[in-house]
Amino acid sequence: MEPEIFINFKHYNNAVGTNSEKLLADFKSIKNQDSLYYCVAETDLYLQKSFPELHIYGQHVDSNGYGAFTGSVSMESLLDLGVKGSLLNHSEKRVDSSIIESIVKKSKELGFKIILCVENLDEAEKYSKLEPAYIAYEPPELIGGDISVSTARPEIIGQAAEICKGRTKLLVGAGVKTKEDVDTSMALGAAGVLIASGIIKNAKPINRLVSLMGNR
Ligand SMILES: O=C[C@H](O)COP(=O)(O)O
Repeated sequence: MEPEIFINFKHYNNAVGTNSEKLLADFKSIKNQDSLYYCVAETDLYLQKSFPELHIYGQHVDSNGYGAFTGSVSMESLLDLGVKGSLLNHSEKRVDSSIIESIVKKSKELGFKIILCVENLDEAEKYSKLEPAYIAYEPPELIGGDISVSTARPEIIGQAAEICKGRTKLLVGAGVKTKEDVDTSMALGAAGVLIASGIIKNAKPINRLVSLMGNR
């Protein structure tokens, strides 16, 4: 199975606004886009219209639809832009569990894909029962660091995969940088990875992404 690679642009200076557009233009040159997903800043989601061939996803959504909801990011508005999914409950943007439940329920009604981030196995157990499109397991202490989750906590990937089996697909993230990290995660039962700094903070993001994909 081909690994699904979700690249979180976060709010890095070189990945927001016109810089986000430049990165997407670079990434567009990769032929096989089937399993690549670009999670851009909310202000850049309109770029889905300029790059219809790319899977552009959000970094956060709210539970409300259209209406008097100042500052909201509704799934309805993203779908109207052509954006078909989003991260939710990232360690850097945590959400109350009652809100998570209502967003995941609604996402399934709308056909919108939620990548629900969790910080530990208890959360993986609790939230996988909601059957979001994906659970993304990331130990917070490894996020943005040099040691990958597949190096530091390989056993936990297998345990998370066991929890998600039959309910949802598992992504793993934190410190992912190499093809070996991706291969190890896949071998342990993940469907793919969630990666940010390993690509975005690299001097040549496209080269790093291509190398992460290997010959795929
Ligand atoms: O969303 C991505 C994760 O927080 C992982 O970040 P990182 O690849 O910089 O460790």
